Amino acid sequence: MDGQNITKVVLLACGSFNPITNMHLRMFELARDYLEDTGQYRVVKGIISPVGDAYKKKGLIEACHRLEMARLSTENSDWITVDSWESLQPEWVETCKVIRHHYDEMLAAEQNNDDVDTVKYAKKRRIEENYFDGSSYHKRRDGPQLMLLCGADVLESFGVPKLWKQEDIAEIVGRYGLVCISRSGNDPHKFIHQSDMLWKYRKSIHVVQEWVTNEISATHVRRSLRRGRSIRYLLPDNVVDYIREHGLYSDESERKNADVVLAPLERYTGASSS
Ligand SMILES: Nc1ncnc2c1ncn2[C@@H]1O[C@H](COP(=O)(O)OP(=O)(O)OP(=O)(O)O)[C@@H](O)[C@H]1O
Ligand SMILES: O=C(O)c1ccc[n+]([C@@H]2O[C@H](COP(=O)([O-])O)[C@@H](O)[C@H]2O)c1
Repeated sequence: MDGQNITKVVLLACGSFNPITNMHLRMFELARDYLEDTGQYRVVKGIISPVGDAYKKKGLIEACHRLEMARLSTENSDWITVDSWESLQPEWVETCKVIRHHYDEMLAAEQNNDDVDTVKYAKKRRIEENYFDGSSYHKRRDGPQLMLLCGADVLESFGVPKLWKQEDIAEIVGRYGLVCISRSGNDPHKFIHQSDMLWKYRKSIHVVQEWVTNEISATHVRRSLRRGRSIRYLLPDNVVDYIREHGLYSDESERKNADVVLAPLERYTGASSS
């Protein structure tokens, strides 16, 4: 295979991870297999970015615990890492801004690796090639591409009125790219077909079919814990142990944020975000 034409990819998954489950980790494996099978990509890194507490989703426990569980779950992985930046922000950060943050970090790391001025100049030119001309994004020809990794429910949430900004969706799919893992109850292909914006950027949306029907969800894990049921084998053993040791997830924690507006929706209600 000609290595010159292979684009390196970094996958970024944003979500509550409340708590992280085996399915969250499997998403990375499925995405990597799918992208590498095309012969066009080599996935070099996966990043898990747990949302901050200011997201205010019902039942969202403290970021420090969600972060630690994600770290434990990836301690034996040689390519999936956990990043705390988003979870440490005092305000909720829109996903598009999280992606931009990681993209800038990636570019900075790349530039630090170059020690010859001419190479730096060439790199700068290529960075500038990654621009939006008013109707479409022009991608850089080299350097890793950052793609958002999500489940089909998140893709379909793009259609929930007032949840996402249209310009953010355009930037996420048009400028960066999206890998979407199928999830029972969702039909990503139909959703893309029915959305003019997603249809426009369909070539940047990679839909990956998970053939093993898998309904593991963090909601199910939290519910099982509240009912005193086993959660073993739904998530890594060290995460199960951490949950037990810290007595996480109870009726009380599930009531957290029950009466508050989810941060993205606050943008429209005008409610205070602090
Ligand atoms: N079983 C699954 N199949 C496909 N994608 C999944 C699955 N579980 C989670 N994901 C994806 O993982 C990412 C992070 O998800 P999140 O932390 O919201 O987990 P969740 O299980 O959906 O949570 P909750 O049940 O609390 O809503 C999202 O992109 C979500 O779509
Ligand atoms: O950027 C946005 O406008 C936006 C709107 C709604 C949700 N998100 C992100 O999508 C993720 C959804 O996670 P969850 O657990 O609510 O499925 C989480 O990382 C949120 O920050 C992002």
